[in-house]
Amino acid sequence: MIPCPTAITDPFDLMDSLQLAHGNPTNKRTKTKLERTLSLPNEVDVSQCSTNLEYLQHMSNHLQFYRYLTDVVGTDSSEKSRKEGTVIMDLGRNKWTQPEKPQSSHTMADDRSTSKSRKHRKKKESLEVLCRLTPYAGNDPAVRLYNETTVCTSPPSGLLQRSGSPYPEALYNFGYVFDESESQLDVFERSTLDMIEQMVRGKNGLLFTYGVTGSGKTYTMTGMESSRDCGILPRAVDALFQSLPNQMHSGVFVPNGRNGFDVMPDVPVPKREPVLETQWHIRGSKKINGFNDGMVSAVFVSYVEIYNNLCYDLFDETLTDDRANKSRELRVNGSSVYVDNLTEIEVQNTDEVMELYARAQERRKVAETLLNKTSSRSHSIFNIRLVMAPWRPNDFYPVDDPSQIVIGQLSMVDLAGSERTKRTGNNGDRLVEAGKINQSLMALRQCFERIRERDRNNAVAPIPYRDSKITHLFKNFFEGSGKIRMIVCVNPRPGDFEENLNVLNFGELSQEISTSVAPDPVMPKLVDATNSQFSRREIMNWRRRFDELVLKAAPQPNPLNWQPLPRLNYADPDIMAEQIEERRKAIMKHRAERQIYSEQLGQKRADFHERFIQVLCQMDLTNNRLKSVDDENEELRTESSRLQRQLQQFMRENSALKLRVARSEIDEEHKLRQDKRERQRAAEIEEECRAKNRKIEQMRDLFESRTPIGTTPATSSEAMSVGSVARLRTRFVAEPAASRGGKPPKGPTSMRHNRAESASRTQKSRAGRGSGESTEDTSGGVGYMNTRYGGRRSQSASGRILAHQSTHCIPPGTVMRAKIPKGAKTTTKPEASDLNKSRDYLLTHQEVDRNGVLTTKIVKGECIPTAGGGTAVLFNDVEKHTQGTPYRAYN
Ligand SMILES: Nc1ncnc2c1ncn2[C@@H]1O[C@H](COP(=O)(O)OP(=O)(O)OP(=O)(O)O)[C@@H](O)[C@H]1O
Repeated sequence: MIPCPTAITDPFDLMDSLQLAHGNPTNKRTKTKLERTLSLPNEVDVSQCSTNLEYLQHMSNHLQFYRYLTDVVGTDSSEKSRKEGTVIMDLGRNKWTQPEKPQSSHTMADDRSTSKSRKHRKKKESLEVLCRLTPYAGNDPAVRLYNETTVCTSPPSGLLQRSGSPYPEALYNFGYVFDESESQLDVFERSTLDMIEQMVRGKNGLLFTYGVTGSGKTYTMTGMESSRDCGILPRAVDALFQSLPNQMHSGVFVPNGRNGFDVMPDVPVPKREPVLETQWHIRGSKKINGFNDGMVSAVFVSYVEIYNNLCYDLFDETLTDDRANKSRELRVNGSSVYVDNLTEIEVQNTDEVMELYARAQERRKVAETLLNKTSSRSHSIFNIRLVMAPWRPNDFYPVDDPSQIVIGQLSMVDLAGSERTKRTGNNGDRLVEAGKINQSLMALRQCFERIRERDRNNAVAPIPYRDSKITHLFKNFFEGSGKIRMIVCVNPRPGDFEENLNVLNFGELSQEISTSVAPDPVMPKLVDATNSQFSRREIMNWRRRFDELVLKAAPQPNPLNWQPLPRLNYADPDIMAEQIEERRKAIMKHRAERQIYSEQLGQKRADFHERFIQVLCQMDLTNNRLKSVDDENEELRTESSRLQRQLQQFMRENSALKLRVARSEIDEEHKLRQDKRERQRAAEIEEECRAKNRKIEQMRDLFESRTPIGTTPATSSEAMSVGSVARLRTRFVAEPAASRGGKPPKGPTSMRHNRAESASRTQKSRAGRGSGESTEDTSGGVGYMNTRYGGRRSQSASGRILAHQSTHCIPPGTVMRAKIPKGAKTTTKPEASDLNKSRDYLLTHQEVDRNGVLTTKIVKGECIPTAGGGTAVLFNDVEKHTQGTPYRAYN
């Protein structure tokens, strides 16, 4: 956006007019004229101007408007009346706009009344603790991410507690847990960005890192130099500078030595305007919007070291390694504690801060230990103080009233790590340092413990803040003068496990501490008329650019060298006449020269106009481009952070899935092993069964005397058993035959079921069916019809027998043959009508095995008519004739 000058021939006026305020309500005439002019139809949409010529045309319209304004408000050259009216040209939007009304409307009186009522209901907030896990390359992390807010400890195998029992797995909860997938930017945004927002609103914040040595505290707080790896501190500074639109030149605000600031009256802007833009580019650096536009500000930094429980000023150029007599005392001013005589340096941009920081870092006590190559041997506190004050009416200069100054502070503390001497192997100075570090950390723990107790029991117990410099310095924070946040850093290596347990316990318990929420600072009353569409930063940049332009186009010294004419000699009229003639000639010459000079001047003015218009056009174009680039950037940034979040989510899900897969693989393996065992067991049982079956088969063979003809039992006991079983069988078979009046068989035979036996069984079965009693097959063979079919037996069927034989039936060479009754119909392909007409059915079936043994089976059945009009065959007997050689085994 470009401001409108009151007279375009004077670039300095143009610059001055940048600061003019619009809308003096008392000057009604001016206001009405302006408003009417603002609605003049001279607005052309810049985006539609395709050529430079169109731009020039468009801009000349605006220049006419300038002239008009010069008539309306700029004719009065007095400073006061010129400052009564301002018109703002928004070239980005190509509109003449009226500045908006000031946003801040609440007054000090309002604030006082609200602060009074606030006193009665002090809100409390808990100390927020975040946890960050250092990347660990090993396979046995002793601490790992459980979920977004929880870590889980896995004790290293073999590690025992003092009691002798192994450490249990445990979960620790925090506000948020960063794992290795989360970048420095993520950590900054989650842990610090809101604290900077608080700072620009005049509030205080304390952020500190806590953990075992080598757990990544310094990496988190400071990081590396690269844009990707830089830590919280440079990002915080960068975000702050990006968010300050009205930063003052240095020397306006000065520290007063009592932890406060004064305003120096009318400090001129230095000839060489400080460069506000920074070269230190942090990718993805954030800008905090909403800074109070009615305030001007200045940024001060200081850097304190607490080494062996003594405070040192790290910005003190004379600080050397031995630190003799260089320690600073802590002073108390009201409720705040500060380091006496601390160097506070006013800074203009991130580059400057990082330069100072790097130089001070060289003075900080850092040493190599077994656990960390660059181990911090001291606690360091980097303070950023933002000093703000409302500006004077129509002037970018703070009001000279210390009571209107608002200070926001952010302290970033990199605590030295706790360490166990037996692990670090420290001695000498390192040992003393370690002792002091552990002592001060213990003091911090004790203070927290006391505060927790006090909160729990609602008691007013003294807190030992003074036991250590670090707790004493931040006493006011613990008493509720600002937000406190702690980042617990944890290195998951197994060697740190026991120390990490202490850290995690302390971190988790610290969340129970609650401090009073700091009241909002009493904001000064802002001067309404000073509201501007432009920030001081923008104005400073334009001023510099116009300076360059004006220096180039600065008018040359007046080339007309007017020599004073000699005095007229009134005494002598002749001489006087000559003198008059000379004067006339000189005046004529001078007029001619003046004419030439005026023409030259006119030409230069025209040139200047043209260049000025070009510059405006260029600025307009650049502005538009910048705006669209800004928009694109913003979109990309939003998209990128969305993708980052998505990626993190995926990574978390991925690790959770990996865990689940690992667990199910273990389960699966377990099941497979169990399955294998069961299969083995089943195979064993099957084998046992088979052995038993073989035995049963042997027993059955013995029982049925299957000893082949011509073979003799191998042993006498076998012979005896064969004999006795054969006897038993003869008796068993003979008895029922005798009881039926039949003849007992003559002895063991290869034909297991002879025709007579089968006939008797058939008769018996029929008799049984006829009498309705159930009949049992004592020989265990098949051949008894199910009694259910008895009633359905075909009565109409004739007594014919249907003998069904295969086409290629081999005549059996057996002595005993199956007797097919006379009148039986022999067929190779029985028809349904054949079956219908038959009472019995005989099927002859032959098989020859590998040994050449021919078995002829005659399967017998009854033909039973079915309900559907067909015929079913109910098989009830089989006769088997086997013919083998004496040398081969046969069944
Ligand atoms: N998140 C991380 N990503 C990559 N490297 C890391 C990370 N955290 C720590 N490191 C590396 O681990 C090493 C030790 O870290 P650092 O010096 O920050 O530990 P520390 O906690 O400050 O130790 P001490 O208390 O001894 O000063 C450094 O080389 C650092 O670069």
